[in-house]
Amino acid sequence: MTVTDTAARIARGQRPAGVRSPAAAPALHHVLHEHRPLVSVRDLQVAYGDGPLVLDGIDLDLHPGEMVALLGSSGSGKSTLMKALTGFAPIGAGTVRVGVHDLTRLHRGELRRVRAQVGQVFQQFNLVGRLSVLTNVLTGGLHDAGAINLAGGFSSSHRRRALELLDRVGIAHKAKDEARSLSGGQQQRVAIARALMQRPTLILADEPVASLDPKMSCTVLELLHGITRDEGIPVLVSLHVMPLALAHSHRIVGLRDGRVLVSAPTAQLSAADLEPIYANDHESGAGHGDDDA
Ligand SMILES: Nc1ncnc2c1ncn2[C@@H]1O[C@H](COP(=O)(O)OP(=O)(O)OP(=O)(O)O)[C@@H](O)[C@H]1O
Repeated sequence: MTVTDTAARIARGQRPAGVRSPAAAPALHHVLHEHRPLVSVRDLQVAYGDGPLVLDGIDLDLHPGEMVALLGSSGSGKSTLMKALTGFAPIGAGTVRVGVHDLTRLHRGELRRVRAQVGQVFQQFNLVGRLSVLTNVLTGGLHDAGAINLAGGFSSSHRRRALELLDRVGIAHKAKDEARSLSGGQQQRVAIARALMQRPTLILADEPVASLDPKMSCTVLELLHGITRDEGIPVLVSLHVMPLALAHSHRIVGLRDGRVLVSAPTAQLSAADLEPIYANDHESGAGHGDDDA
């Protein structure tokens, strides 16, 4: 069991393997130190221009080894919260700590370096369609200057890693194909491989399955879950379908009108507990997954 595994067990509220009684815990203080959340948001307020607050007093922690599902009606602030975690939202008050950095205090250059450590996955995949699948994955390592050799190509070690990642997401046989020739689910898996190419410390997935059929939605979420489990990388994933959140997360955070309404381990939640997130929401009709899950 690695330190990351151990931190993940602690994050899930489990006792680390080999620790039989609380008396043994002090010896693990270094591990507990690692148990500190990777992301810590406190009392976050965001407003666009002179508009109303779209996030109002948000607290959020993301620990190593946990996949957190973000639920909420359309306009509740999910994407804005994701943007705040990469310093792209107009933060009015509060703190957003990622690793040792408080994003609200960083200069642009420092912010760019933090962003390079955050792998992002979007609903529309954001691949370059006419480039090969392999090249799309390789672009995930572009922030690392060593990835490109003097001849203008990618180094062989980066190509090897990109192929390994494509293998991991089950799509290595498509490496030479144009990205635009792939199905939506395949493209999303390429996008995940590209995010992993960054060697991210955190993955943000903003509605990554909104364009996918139910079976492929599960495949993609299981893939993200496996990354959290095997490598300890925390994943924050926004979802519109409540059953998917209940099936594929360690914890659920529910937003309503820019505030946290629910925040609890998924194992302690039922669909009924999540209903208030969508109460009187006639616009999106989201959450239940009757039609789309
Ligand atoms: N760039 C912007 N300028 C002004 N208002 C914005 C901007 N981006 C988002 N908003 C507003 O902020 C609020 C929250 O939007 P946000 O996109 O974060 O919600 P969401 O929960 O992600 O919605 P959806 O599920 O529809 O994607 C909405 O009222 C939206 O209109």
